[in-house]
Amino acid sequence: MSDIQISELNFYYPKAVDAALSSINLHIQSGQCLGLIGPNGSGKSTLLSILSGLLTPTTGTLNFTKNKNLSLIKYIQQHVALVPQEYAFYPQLSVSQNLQYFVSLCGIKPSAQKIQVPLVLQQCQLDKVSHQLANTLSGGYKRRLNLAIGLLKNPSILYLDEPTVGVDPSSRAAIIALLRELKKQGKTIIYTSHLLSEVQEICDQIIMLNKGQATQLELSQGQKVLSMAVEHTAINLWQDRFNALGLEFNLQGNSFELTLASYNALLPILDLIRHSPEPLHNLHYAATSLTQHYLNHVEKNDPTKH
Ligand SMILES: Nc1ncnc2c1ncn2[C@@H]1O[C@H](COP(=O)(O)OP(=O)(O)OP(=O)(O)O)[C@@H](O)[C@H]1O
Repeated sequence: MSDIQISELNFYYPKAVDAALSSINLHIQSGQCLGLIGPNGSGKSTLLSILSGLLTPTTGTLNFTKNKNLSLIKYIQQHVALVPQEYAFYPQLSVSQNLQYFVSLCGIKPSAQKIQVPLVLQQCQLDKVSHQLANTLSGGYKRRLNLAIGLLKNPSILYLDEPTVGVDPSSRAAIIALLRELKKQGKTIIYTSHLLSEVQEICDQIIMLNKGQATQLELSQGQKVLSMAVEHTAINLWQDRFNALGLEFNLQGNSFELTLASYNALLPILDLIRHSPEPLHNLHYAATSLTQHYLNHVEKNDPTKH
């Protein structure tokens, strides 16, 4: 079990003028799942490469809570696995042959190797296709094989770069169920995805990267949005009612949108609706979604939008 601590980390690719990552500070507790989101080119893969020891920070530090006798690289080799976005297996070998080959590179005892291959075949639901050549697998099974290879050394920390890209809904559900199971076993997971609903579903903490800078998204305290469409003839009445309660609103056509700090702020509005004789066309109340947070953040940092 290991926490991950990143302090004031900066990274520049050789000859690059702009930092790919700047002033990153992160603490990931062991057993937690961290979601890493952000637009293309925001630095997600670069951060995963640094966390995997493939790139060295230009400045700043990366630390794992670990046995002090073990060097950072040795620790990563033994306890960390990166499941890359690209398929990282031999297409002309079968699923079993791939797993047999990669388990031999894990640096674990032959007795443990014998246990790990059938275990990951079963965990990733690959038993049915174990004799099939990897290049003949469906997209969903290719993703599962990629993941299975990452699990062979029974890592305590797992990095997943877009693990469900290009898979059908049933394979996606199987992969998500497996990630939940791995989390239950106490594995620390860092997960990048463009599928925000998926990240929201399984992650304990979400970090948004934008142009190499990280922001933590506080979803549990997310604001709530009430939208309601009223009769055209009642627009002025509703404006007066909201003004009387000191509520700010956006009005588009006959639709009002109010951002509320909490559920309690909704109660006086419901009271108004109950006592109002004019019918409503539409009423919708929901937490601001991760997609909305994401778009707000990207837009706020996009100079072309100002
Ligand atoms: N090998 C490289 N050499 C120089 N610059 C690079 C290299 N790899 C990435 N970059 C640059 O570093 C920045 C971060 O890229 P990175 O691949 O980490 O983003 P990402 O968020 O993973 O993107 P995507 O969602 O498209 O995978 C980008 O500006 C990219 O152009």
